[in-house]
Formats: sequence, structure tokens, C-alpha cells
Amino acid sequence: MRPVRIVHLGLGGFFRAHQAWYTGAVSDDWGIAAFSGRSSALASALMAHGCRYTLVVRGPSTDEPQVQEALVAAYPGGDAETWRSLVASPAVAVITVTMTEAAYAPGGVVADRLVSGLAARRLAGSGPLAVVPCDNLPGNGTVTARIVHDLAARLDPALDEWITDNVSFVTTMVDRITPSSADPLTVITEPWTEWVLSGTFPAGRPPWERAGARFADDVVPYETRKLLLLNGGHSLLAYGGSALGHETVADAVADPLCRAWLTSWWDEACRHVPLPGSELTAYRSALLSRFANPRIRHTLAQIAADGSQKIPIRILPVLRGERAAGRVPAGAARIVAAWIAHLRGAGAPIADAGARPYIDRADSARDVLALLAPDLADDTELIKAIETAELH
Ligand SMILES: NC(=O)c1ccc[n+]([C@@H]2O[C@H](COP(=O)([O-])OP(=O)(O)OC[C@H]3O[C@@H](n4cnc5c(N)ncnc54)[C@H](O)[C@@H]3O)[C@@H](O)[C@H]2O)c1
Ligand SMILES: O=P(O)(O)OC[C@@H](O)[C@@H](O)[C@H](O)[C@H](O)CO
Repeated sequence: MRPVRIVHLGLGGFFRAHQAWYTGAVSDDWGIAAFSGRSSALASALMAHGCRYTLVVRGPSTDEPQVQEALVAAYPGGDAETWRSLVASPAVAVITVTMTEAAYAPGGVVADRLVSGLAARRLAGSGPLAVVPCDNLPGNGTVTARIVHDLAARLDPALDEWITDNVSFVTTMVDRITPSSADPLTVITEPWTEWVLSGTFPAGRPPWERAGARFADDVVPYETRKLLLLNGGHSLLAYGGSALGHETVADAVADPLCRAWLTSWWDEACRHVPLPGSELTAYRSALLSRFANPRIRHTLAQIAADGSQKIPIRILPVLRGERAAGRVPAGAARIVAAWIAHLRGAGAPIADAGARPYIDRADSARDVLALLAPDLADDTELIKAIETAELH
């Protein structure tokens, strides 16, 4: 069996389609032990099958099933003792994380788990390692470093210093559309996959580049392209498309009205992505095909979750950039308007622990904007664009 050299937090479908796939594709020497969030059922089901599962790579007309072998152990997230002992193991060189954007809030579960594991590693004298967050957050390495240092400094300044000297926080852009699956032993994903990483690995890493991962000095252009065009486009469809009665991303992009909304959003968003126009044109065209894949059932309800965490990341940079340039961005304003309609009850159900203060203000676009982006609260032109955005 592969030795455990990577521990992972967040045993969702995406980790099994992405980081575990890259690892399994490039080496037999790197095994992964992964921890679920709260549920123990997924970890038990995987352990009962030797952690083997099938990744179904689903193209527009064919499926390619691939049995995955990089995962060697799965534990419930509540198993804190095993978590600490694995992070403390000298064989472990990398911690990866996919726990959703919301889990990186200060005082949230990501900081808590990482600090408890790193404290155990320090006590064991097991030396340096890399932490590699793989969630859709801009500057995810920097954000993770900040929340970990904040918590460690409060608990134990000596631990904080040890983390400074021993832990590398790697920033990543991750991409592979992976809908959630009810079957613990099957993960369905698309053929497209991308992983761009920036940072150091003081205790080594698998040669992920052999499977196409790229190591770059600066992840920002790739991350901006992906968060605005793909994830921003997803959020547009999740709120605007679900209110029109569509259930999946493929249903929504088959609707000419939703496609026109996407075009308008992408035209605005592209002005804020620091990459050549030709690259963005190619990316948009690939994205449209990926969204249209009729055999990937990616529900708009799944994407609509946690809007209060996602809208600031995916939409606000374009709203701000366009207003600073003196333009009124109709595409971006429509996404905010569609989200407000969702908060009022339209389309996909609300699944968002941070939604309450927005729901309380949802009668007024001005009040929602004041909470979302206080710097734009008095922008009457923008407020009017949100209030008058056409949503059907
Ligand atoms: N699914 C995709 O297409 C995709 C693509 C790129 C990036 N991502 C990133 O990966 C993340 C996970 O995606 P997924 O599809 O695997 O989702 P998922 O819901 O299948 O898995 C998320 C995992 O994190 C755990 N978790 C979430 N919030 C938690 C909390 N507050 N406390 C404890 N555990 C918690 C869950 O229990 C689960 O194990 C996304 O939020 C996103 O940031 C996903
Ligand atoms: O996974 P989330 O919740 O951050 O967002 C939902 C989708 O937009 C997202 O999962 C995309 O499918 C993914 O980022 C594609 O790589």
C-alpha cells in the first residue's frame, strides 16, 4: 500500500476528482489519508471498500471510468486524535484542503483543524511541510496563512513562530466541474482539469506536473480568470437560471436568454482579467462547451449555496472595477439583482448560513448593497441598474 504522505481535509467529490486524481496519476509512492467534514458515513463506506472508488470522466458523448488508488484511508472529521497523529507523522509532507469557502472564516473549521494538527507536529519534532488549500478563494494560500497565524498567535506565540519557520502556504487555482454525488463509491467529473500552484514544498511533493499541473510564480491571472468567468458565470446561472425554472447548468445555457446574460457578464469580466484577449476568447468558448455538457448534471441549487460568501469573490471585483472606470455594468448588476430575487424566494432554495442579514434587507437593493459593498452604498446609478435589471 502507498505510504500516507498527504493528509486531506474535506472528503468531498471535488477532492476525489482533482487532487486525488493528480496524485494517483503520477506516482505510486504517495498515499492520501482524508477526513470528511461532519459525516462518518462517507468515510466508513470508503474504508469498507479499501478506499477504492470509481471516477467517471464524463464527456459530452462518452464515459471513461477510472478506478482511483491514491486514497488509502478515510476518517470522519470528528476523529481529532487520528488527525493530529497523522499531521504529526514525519512521513507526511503535504496537507491539502477542500472544505468550501465558508470554512475559511476567521475562527472557522479550517483554522481550527490546521492549528491543532500543526501543534502536534511541532511537539513531535517532525519538521516542515506544505499546506495547500484548494478551495475557490482568491489568494487561498495567503488567506489560510492569515487565519492560521491569527489563531496560533492567540493560543501559543511559540507555536506561531514555529509555523512561520516550518509551514509553507501554497496558493492554488483549481478547476474541474464535479457535481455532488449520492453514491460514495462513484464520483462523476468532466474531462477538463486545471491546477496552477505557487509556493514551496519543504518536505517534497508528488510530481503533479506530470499530469498537467502547472507551477507558476503568480497564480492571480489564472485564479481571476477562473473565479470571474467560470464561477461568476455559474453564480449568474444559479440565481438567474433557477428563477427561470432551469435545474442544471446545461439546461440554463441551452436557454438563449441565459446565454445572452453570460455574454454580457463575460464581456465586462474579461476587462478585469490580466491575460491576453485571445486566451480569454478561447477560455470562454471552452467554458460554454463545458457548461453545455448535457451529461453532467450539475444542479443550480448546489452552486447557489453560500451566496453571501461567493458573490463578494466572484462579482464584486467587476462591479468595483467597472464603476471605477465610469461604466455601469449591466451584466454584473443583473447577477446582484438575481441574487436579491433569490433572497426574496425566487429560484433555488436558500442554503447559506450567512444569508440572514441579507434576507432581512432584501426588500431594498440599496440596503443589500450597503452590507455587501459599503463603498458602493451611495452609488445611485448602480443601485438603479440593479433595481431595473431584466430577469426574464
Ligand atoms: N465541485 C467542484 O466542481 C469544485 C471545483 C473546484 C473547486 N471546488 C472547491 O472544493 C470545495 C468542495 O467541493 P465539493 O464538490 O467537494 O463539495 P462537497 O460538499 O462534496 O465537499 C466538501 C467537504 O467539506 C466538508 N465541509 C464543508 N463545510 C464544512 C464545515 N463548515 N465544517 C466541516 N466540514 C465541512 C464537507 O463535509 C465535505 O467533506 C468547494 O466549495 C470549492 O471551494 C469544487
Ligand atoms: O464549489 P463551489 O461551491 O465553490 O462553487 C460551485 C461551482 O461554481 C464550482 O464548484 C465549480 O464547479 C468549480 O469551481 C469548477 O472548477
